Amino acid sequence: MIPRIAFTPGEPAGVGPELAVKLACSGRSPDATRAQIIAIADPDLLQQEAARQGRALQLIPFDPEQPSSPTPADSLHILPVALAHEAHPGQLDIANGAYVLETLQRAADGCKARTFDAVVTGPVHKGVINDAGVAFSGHTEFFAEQAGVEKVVMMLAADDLRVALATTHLPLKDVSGAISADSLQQVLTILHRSLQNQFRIEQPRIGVCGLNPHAGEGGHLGREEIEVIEPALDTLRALGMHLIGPLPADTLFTPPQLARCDAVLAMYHDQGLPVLKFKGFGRAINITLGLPFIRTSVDHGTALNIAGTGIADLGSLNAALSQAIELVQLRNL
Ligand SMILES: NC(=O)c1ccc[n+]([C@@H]2O[C@H](COP(=O)([O-])OP(=O)(O)OC[C@H]3O[C@@H](n4cnc5c(N)ncnc54)[C@H](O)[C@@H]3O)[C@@H](O)[C@H]2O)c1
Ligand SMILES: N[C@H](C(=O)O)[C@H](O)COP(=O)(O)O
Repeated sequence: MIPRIAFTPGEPAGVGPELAVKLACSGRSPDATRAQIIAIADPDLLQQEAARQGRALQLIPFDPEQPSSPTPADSLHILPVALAHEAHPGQLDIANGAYVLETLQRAADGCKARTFDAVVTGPVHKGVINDAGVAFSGHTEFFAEQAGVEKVVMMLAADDLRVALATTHLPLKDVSGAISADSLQQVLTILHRSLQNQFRIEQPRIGVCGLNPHAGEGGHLGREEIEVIEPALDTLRALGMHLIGPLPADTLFTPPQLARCDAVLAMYHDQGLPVLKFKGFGRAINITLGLPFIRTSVDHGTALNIAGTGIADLGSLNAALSQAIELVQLRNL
């Protein structure tokens, strides 16, 4: 079976188009040569980028009625979506916000209809989509809404480190209020089941960070650990989950503690992701757990500062593609 992977290059003024062309024409990993990769993007945008790189790129119209076949070298299958305005590297244009959302919408629709086996996303610029008038906090939340699921979990992985988040894209001042015993139980249940079902870890060991410095220092530096986190963990332990903590984040993210864990649950974005990105930026992946379809992504953003220079690194996109293909294969076993 040849996996059909939808690929959204994301923000047209960022490094996404460059990565798409490199994926087709230069640095594709061996795994990706065994998949059908369907870019959901503006064909002219990709051809302009190919010309900039001095590459001959073939865009093969995607036909869902045809049996899946691997995308040949120097090619991408294409599901065309037109830009509103020509894109210029490094220059955001709110007129193209709707284009980005349309590419994600087509990917979500295709995954829900099982036309695609998975979606791999390139980086989007959350700010310009909001500036264009659409409330958007990230792919994670967008795909959850499209799939009609109340809760999903963002997890990033680099080498043997997996970091999941109890909360995702929200202001720091709102984090404490967003963490309840119920929400933690939902997040940990999704994480536990995904580690079992998608990553084939029979009895996952999950390390849980506290929210406050020193996990609240016995209530002297905050009470969320005592009032919310510990009761949630106790309830889940009674159901058989192997949960470690809550531990102070600066203790949990040390090698001896990490050796005891298959994954870490951080309470908020910048508690967990700096550690993960310090370890593996450029080869890490982002995966949404709890969706009815497979979605992986790059570990980086739009990199507007280097767009158009030709130096964007393909490592994380290749890793995200390989992970998506592996998850499709495991699902189909
Ligand atoms: N997957 C996603 O959609 C995603 C992920 C992270 C950030 N973002 C968004 O991207 C925008 C910019 O975020 P940022 O500037 O904080 O982070 P960024 O990842 O875009 O850039 C951080 C640094 O890493 C470099 N970099 C990023 N990707 C690279 C690559 N492939 N090769 C070489 N160097 C690379 C950049 O040049 C920059 O110096 C924000 O709007 C943010 O929300 C999107
Ligand atoms: N939180 C992610 C990161 O820092 O890499 C990033 O913003 C992407 O999130 P989505 O996959 O939800 O767009």
